[in-house]
Amino acid sequence: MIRSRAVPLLCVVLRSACRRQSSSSSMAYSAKIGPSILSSDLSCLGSECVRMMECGADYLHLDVMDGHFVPNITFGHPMVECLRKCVGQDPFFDMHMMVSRPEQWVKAMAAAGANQYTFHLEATSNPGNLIKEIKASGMKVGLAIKPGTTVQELAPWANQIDMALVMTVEPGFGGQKFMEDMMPKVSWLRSKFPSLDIEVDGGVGPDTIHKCAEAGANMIVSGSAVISSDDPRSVIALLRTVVAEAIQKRSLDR
Ligand SMILES: O=C(CO)[C@@H](O)[C@H](O)COP(=O)(O)O
Ligand SMILES: [Fe+2]
Repeated sequence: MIRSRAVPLLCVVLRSACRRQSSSSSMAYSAKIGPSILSSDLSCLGSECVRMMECGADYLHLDVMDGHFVPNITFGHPMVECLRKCVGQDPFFDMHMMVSRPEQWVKAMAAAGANQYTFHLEATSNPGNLIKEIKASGMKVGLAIKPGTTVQELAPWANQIDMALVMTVEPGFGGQKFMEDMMPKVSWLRSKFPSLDIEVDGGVGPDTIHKCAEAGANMIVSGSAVISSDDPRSVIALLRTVVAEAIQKRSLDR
């Protein structure tokens, strides 16, 4: 009698364990925090990169602006080469390429030590070819969309890229206000592409991280909130905890 009741119970327990395992294995992504060094003292970029890694950053988000795609200028591959020499081989460089002709810099950025080349969908007429070129040069591929671009325009490329970047400000400047109305894009992407790395960038910090995490973002760029903090280590840890908890919750809900 006891045995016959215990068998179905055991089946239920095993089924739910299997479901948990399969859902966590299809959710290959994890919480990662990448400070944007745009808001730091640009005369000390090398030491700022080292400081961010020492404070627990998972990667570094480097904003390249050409004064044409966006109304601001930052730096190019010569600076990336210097930063790579300064920080060593380990830190992962996510290049946010806010440039009009992203095709032009692929080889130079790869040679300079970039790990991921994140270009804007709005900046190219041939995303498919550019994705192939980036992969051929040995870098991972990120694909970014500005606030005015729909996420459905990005979707056809989602299975060919490593990361989708949903901008939560108009690209060009650090320190802008987070656009919460971009969160439906993140939720939609997460529902259609459960294992894709999804990054948010712009106005993200302790006050806005919950919205990003709930929507399904797992790669978090944070500039001024981290750099201008007296305690960047705690801010990075807090951002990571909020995202990790949301990932855990999503995996249990499935
Ligand atoms: O790409 C950009 C701006 O165009 C960003 O990477 C910002 O630099 C992030 O800075 P905060 O908005 O977090 O201050
Ligand atoms: Fe950026």
